[in-house]
Amino acid sequence: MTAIQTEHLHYQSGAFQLRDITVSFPREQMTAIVGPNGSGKSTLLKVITRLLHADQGELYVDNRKAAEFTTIQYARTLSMLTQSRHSLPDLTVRELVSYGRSPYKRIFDRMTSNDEHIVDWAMDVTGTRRYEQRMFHTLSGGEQQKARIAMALAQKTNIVLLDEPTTFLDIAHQLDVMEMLRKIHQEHKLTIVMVLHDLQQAVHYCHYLIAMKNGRIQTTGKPKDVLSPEFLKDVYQIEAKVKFEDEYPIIIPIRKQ
Ligand SMILES: Nc1ncnc2c1ncn2[C@@H]1O[C@H](COP(=O)(O)OP(=O)(O)OP(=O)(O)O)[C@@H](O)[C@H]1O
Repeated sequence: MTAIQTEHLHYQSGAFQLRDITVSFPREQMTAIVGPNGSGKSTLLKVITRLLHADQGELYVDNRKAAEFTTIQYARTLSMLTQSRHSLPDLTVRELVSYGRSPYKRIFDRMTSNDEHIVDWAMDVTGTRRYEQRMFHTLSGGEQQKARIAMALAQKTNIVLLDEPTTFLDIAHQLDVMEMLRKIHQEHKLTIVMVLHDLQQAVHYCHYLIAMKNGRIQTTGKPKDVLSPEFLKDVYQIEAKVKFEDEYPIIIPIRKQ
């Protein structure tokens, strides 16, 4: 069962192209998209969320052509956390998370008790409720990231896309966010797709791996099957050893002479 499927997608912007992207994202699984800087990971997420429009090819969500969804239907099916370098307006955490309810409301509609209940739930599962009245910009990077994830969850979609959810976080907060996502995934059976740069975390936490290079899909598969010295050479042009310790993947770069 697939949540998202693309067939021969092509997208061009300036000199960059997404080329012949045919790939499936398994339903109710955690999928990592990895690959070198500039390989097209964020662009692919944006095409999937319809922020960008492919020149050619087909995109299916829940086995239905994405183009057949209205904007509202799409926003109720799929939410996306963009990269955190984008600034957000001055809001309290609760106000920010409440924005996740927008696809269910017309302009000037008040929040219903059901909306408030969902906002409470999204803050509870992300551990952000204790600072719901704080201004978002006063939170630490890790707290901000959790609040942004809460906003995406408040959208109550079965598919959640996250673009680099752990970038700029220290190792403890990275692991905190990954554990939190794993728990949310297990409890709510969401389809989670993440762009990740930390390959070790991608392999450890995700059920499926999609590697991109130069605007193409280079490799897909079960993370532990995919990660190998050959994969690292092929995708990242690095020489490295791979081992597993207590099931956790470890990449050891080999120094160039
Ligand atoms: N708005 C834009 N205008 C022009 N070029 C862009 C724009 N956004 C992305 N690109 C280019 O498209 C290519 C792919 O970028 P993209 O952000 O999808 O890569 P990425 O794999 O997510 O990279 P990173 O890991 O560095 O975030 C890059 O060469 C980038 O410079």
